[in-house]
Amino acid sequence: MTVGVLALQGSFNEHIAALRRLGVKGVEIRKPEQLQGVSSLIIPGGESTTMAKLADFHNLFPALREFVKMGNPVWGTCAGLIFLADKVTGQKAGGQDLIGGLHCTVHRNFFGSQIQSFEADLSVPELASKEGGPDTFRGVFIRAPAVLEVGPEVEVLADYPVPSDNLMDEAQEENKGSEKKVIVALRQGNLLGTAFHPELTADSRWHTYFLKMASEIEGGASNSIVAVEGGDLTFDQQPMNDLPIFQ
Ligand SMILES: NC(=O)CC[C@H](N)C(=O)O
Repeated sequence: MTVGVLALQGSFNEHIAALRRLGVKGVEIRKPEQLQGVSSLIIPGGESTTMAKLADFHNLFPALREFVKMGNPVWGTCAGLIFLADKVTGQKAGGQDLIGGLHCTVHRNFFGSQIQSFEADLSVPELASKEGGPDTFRGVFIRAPAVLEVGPEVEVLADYPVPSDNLMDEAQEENKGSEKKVIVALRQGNLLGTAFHPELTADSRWHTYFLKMASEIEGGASNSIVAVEGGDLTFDQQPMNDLPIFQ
């Protein structure tokens, strides 16, 4: 099985390494025609305005939108989540192009600037029920976005209490009167979004979760996800990592 990884900018190498550890080949996608060779796609974190400019330069938006519309599994992490959202707030002047399709509103730098990046243990009951392992997942949030609103067909997979002391004014304003939690992982059919960076942690459960979505589309070849190495292993048995990533 192969998975496309949008390789314009950001942490695409780290996603490809995470896939490799699970015995799956990640294919770098930089041109519209390369999407024809894959049936699932990861859009990595990075900087969404820059990524959008590069995607526009390479004329990728029509093919990416078509890819989503066809129902192919697509996982956006961080900037990739921003890309997939129907609506984004907190954009730079002039805005940015989006792929859209994920019925939600994302605030681009919800948790503040780069120096307000943080790690947090997230409660992930749905992920743990499908992939095993602990009920929590270590989320690495790097100038991270957050989802403020979702459509009725969206399943919330993780949320996070709003730290009111380190929010930007605009974000505080938008959050007034609503619950003091924001959504940081969500799924709508074959679209998956995480506001944090699972490819930077040793815990591969979001990758195996997505690979199951991808293999369902490939015609029930779910055993092939893990056939190469590690895939059939339980959470505790997964192989050691070959990158200096967070344990
Ligand atoms: N780590 C990330 O991908 C950060 C995304 C960033 N806030 C953006 O606008 O693109």
